Amino acid sequence: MHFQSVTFDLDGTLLDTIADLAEACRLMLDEVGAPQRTQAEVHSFVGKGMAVLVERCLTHDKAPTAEALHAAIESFKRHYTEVNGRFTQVYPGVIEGLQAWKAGGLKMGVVTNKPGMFTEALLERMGMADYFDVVVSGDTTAHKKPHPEPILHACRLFGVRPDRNLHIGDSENDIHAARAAGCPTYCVPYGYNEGKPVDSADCDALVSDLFAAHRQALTFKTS
Ligand SMILES: O=C(O)COP(=O)(O)O
Ligand SMILES: [Mg+2]
Repeated sequence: MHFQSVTFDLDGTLLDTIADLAEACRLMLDEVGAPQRTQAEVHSFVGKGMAVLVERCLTHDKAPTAEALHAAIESFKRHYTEVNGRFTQVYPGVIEGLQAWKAGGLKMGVVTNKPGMFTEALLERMGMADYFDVVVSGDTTAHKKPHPEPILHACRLFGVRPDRNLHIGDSENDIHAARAAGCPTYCVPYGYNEGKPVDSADCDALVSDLFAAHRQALTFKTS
């Protein structure tokens, strides 16, 4: 196996979190007295972290004021802390995939734009925390994906060169971050990509699930 470590995106790759995110948005919009959003709208708003999700929920003709956004973010934090994990589902192939990577002795990490206060609790609640050597959340480093810094941070903690780390995600934020970090990248087609399908041309492989990703990685060759 070419790879010495693998980093996974969280929302839309390991876990289907959309029902919890939509519920926290619903409670937040109700509390601040703003118009509701459908789950499909929330689905298209996820990807660039909590503040952008809340801002997109509030933006209709014009962007919210800084005060309104601040109050809405505080409300979202409170509600999401309560619902985080309640309706979340592990995608098919994830546990088999994680077991296969682990059996190969690779270092494993999560690199997510979700804030750390939610990431660690969710991984614990879903019984997945023990798989990961490193967790890099949206507020762990100064920049989030699509910036390369979170993936490079994980690689530094692993002690693995970025070209020997495989990043697997569901969105252009993952692809761009991995490319800029110098990591090969695979994509799953089933997650959230801010309202558009992922373009297989942009990643090294489009894989149906994380177990298929492991099989595909066994044959990875640098060109
Ligand atoms: O928090 C988000 O917006 C998306 O999180 P992700 O990076 O795990 O997909
Ligand atoms: Mg994602």
